[in-house]
Amino acid sequence: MDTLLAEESVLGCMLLFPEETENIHERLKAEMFSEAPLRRIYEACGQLRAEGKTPDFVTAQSVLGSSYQKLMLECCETAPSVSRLADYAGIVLEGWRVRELTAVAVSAQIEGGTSAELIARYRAALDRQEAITAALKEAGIKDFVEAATEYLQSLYEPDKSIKTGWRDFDRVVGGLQRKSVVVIAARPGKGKTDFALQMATQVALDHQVNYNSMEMPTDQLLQRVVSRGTKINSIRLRDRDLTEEDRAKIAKVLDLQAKCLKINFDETTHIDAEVVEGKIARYHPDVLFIDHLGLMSAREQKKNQWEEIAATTHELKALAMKHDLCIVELVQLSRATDGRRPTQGDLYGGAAVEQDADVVIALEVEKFEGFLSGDRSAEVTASILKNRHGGVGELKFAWQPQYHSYVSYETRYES
Ligand SMILES: Nc1ncnc2c1ncn2[C@@H]1O[C@H](COP(=O)(O)OP(=O)(O)OP(=O)(O)O)[C@@H](O)[C@H]1O
Repeated sequence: MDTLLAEESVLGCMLLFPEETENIHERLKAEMFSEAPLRRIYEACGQLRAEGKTPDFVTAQSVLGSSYQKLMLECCETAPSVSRLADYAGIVLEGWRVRELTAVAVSAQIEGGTSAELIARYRAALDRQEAITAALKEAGIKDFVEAATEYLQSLYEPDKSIKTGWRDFDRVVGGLQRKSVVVIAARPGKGKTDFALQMATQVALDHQVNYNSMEMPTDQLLQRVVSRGTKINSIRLRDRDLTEEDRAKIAKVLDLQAKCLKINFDETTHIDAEVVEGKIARYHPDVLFIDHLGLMSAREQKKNQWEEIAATTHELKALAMKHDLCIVELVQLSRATDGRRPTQGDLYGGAAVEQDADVVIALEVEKFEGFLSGDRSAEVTASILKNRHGGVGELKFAWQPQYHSYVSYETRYES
């Protein structure tokens, strides 16, 4: 990418995604842009921010006047991706460095001088560059005093973790922590989606949730939510084997859920971290579910699926950190766990998934005879295999797959 395009892309990101680009003024200065009109747009956005306003396309144009409209549109039309903002900023910075040093070389050629004088000129230019970049705070780096002050302040704020409504789970795991990745693992068909979907709807009572299912359409997810809410066997919902009384009950439950739940279902297939970042920018979720990780793609093509999962989970962890949300990934467990307790080594995607996760929960269902119906349930052991901020151990749930419902009923854990 050439420098001019990178400069336009930075400005395009700023105009299109003002909330996601707040920190850009800590990385770049107006003089680093090669052309005066681009510098002016950058300055105008900075000026608006200093006044406490959000510098989007409309507000920036109100400061700059209509003569800038064409150039601003051009910047937006570079189709910038906000997830690559740091890359664009890096190219702009590098372009500015090269231009400055080229200017020293050109003036030395015109004015002449000894080699010692030429070196002194270069030294002065490099010192000037260093002074400017040192004054710009490197994004993400905090000194100890700053970090300690922020931490102390946070102790006076209420607990910001996101509670799932399962009391024992919240006590052991601490709910869903922001900036973290939670992995829910099980063998195929062993209740990951039921567990995650129930967690998602419970969390959505108080928080914004985005549920991405790459293997099930929204109506099938809703069928599960309705089945749990009405205690109507999902087979009857599937077959439309319903009485008038059932339909009235369903309408009532759906009406209540539509009023209370802050949740978007998304059935887009073939998503990668860039698409996920677009969803975060659009819906601002507190918790984002990926059902399931093996169906996502990495941004860049990888040699095999294993590497692809490793890259994807790493990118998702970076998104959770950057956007202050919790990402819940559903992951398959290997066939080797049939008949024995799963371990972290059984995660599909291996060590990379395990390393990037803050919490790993493996679900194991006891064997049961025939189809479950009526009030029957299967015992599920949710083994907390990894818990970065607390103890590990086991939680017990009663699972009713006929109603897609989990009830927490026993806790055994070691701290
Ligand atoms: N009405 C029903 N009565 C009994 N069991 C049911 C009913 N509907 C679905 N099931 C069972 O519930 C389970 C659903 O599991 P779920 O989809 O949550 O698992 P999963 O781990 O997400 O699977 P995958 O990884 O294949 O998506 C399946 O085993 C299915 O056979």
